[in-house]
Amino acid sequence: MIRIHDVFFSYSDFEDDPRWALQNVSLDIQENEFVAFLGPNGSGKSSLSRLLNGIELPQQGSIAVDELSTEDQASIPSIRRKVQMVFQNPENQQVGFTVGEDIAFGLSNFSWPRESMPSRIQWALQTAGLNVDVDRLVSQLSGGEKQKLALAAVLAIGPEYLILDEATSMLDPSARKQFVTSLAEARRLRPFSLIYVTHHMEEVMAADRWVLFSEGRVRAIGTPEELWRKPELLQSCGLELPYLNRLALMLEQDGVHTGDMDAANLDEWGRKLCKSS
Ligand SMILES: Nc1ncnc2c1ncn2[C@@H]1O[C@H](COP(=O)(O)OP(=O)(O)OP(=O)(O)O)[C@@H](O)[C@H]1O
Repeated sequence: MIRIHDVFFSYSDFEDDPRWALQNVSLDIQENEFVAFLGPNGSGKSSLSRLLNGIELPQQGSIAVDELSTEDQASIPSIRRKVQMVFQNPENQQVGFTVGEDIAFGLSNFSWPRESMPSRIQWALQTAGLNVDVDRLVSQLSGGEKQKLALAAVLAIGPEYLILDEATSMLDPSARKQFVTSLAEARRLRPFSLIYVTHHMEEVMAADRWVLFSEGRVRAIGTPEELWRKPELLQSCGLELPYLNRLALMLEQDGVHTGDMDAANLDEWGRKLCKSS
């Protein structure tokens, strides 16, 4: 479990006048849980993500990953092994010349047995939905393909907690859907906690919980089913409901029963909504 307790964090050094990027944040992330961080630009989602594997440290409060404090320098290698991140800009994370070398680099860092690396690399590429040869030059990949490579590289390592910070920003809508499906499949094969930072609510309808951020504070925590029917709250957190959910709310206002959202099968739910109308 990741335990975030009463965290205050500021990028500024001015002790008398800190501009808090995060204030008063408390949250537990359970093993194998799928948690979505949602909120407008500058609301603190990325800052909290960076605190979770000790890239930054809180000025007040504490963060512990499976009881290991991020403030204990000796625990940082173990925390980094457990908590892997994929950022919005994949180029910051890519170190190999070829696709195969890039994934192998992370595996070597974590002492993966050399003889089983090729099959692991193939598995990771397939799971991340990146259909390219291992000898392909990283510099020749498109932005979306680089994002998939970044995902493949962290999946290969086998994280216990995976943080994706707007990691689908360069993907087209169908690749984005495929990415979400690939992740669900990877978690089915080998469960891990997923912390998914996004502005796209439709990508996280299947999350166990949403955490809504606004101005560095956690405004609400709940299941998607509990929170998506609160348009004023979502709007105040800079979020726009997906079309299907807006349609469902309009139908409900007209007295039509739309049933519970089926996050695992949104298309089917959409068909039911259309029939209800
Ligand atoms: N490197 C930095 N130095 C100084 N201030 C920063 C830095 N990074 C972020 N901030 C500030 O911290 C606050 C929280 O930013 P953060 O990046 O965590 O928000 P976010 O919710 O992830 O936004 P976005 O959706 O745009 O990525 C903002 O006020 C931002 O200006």
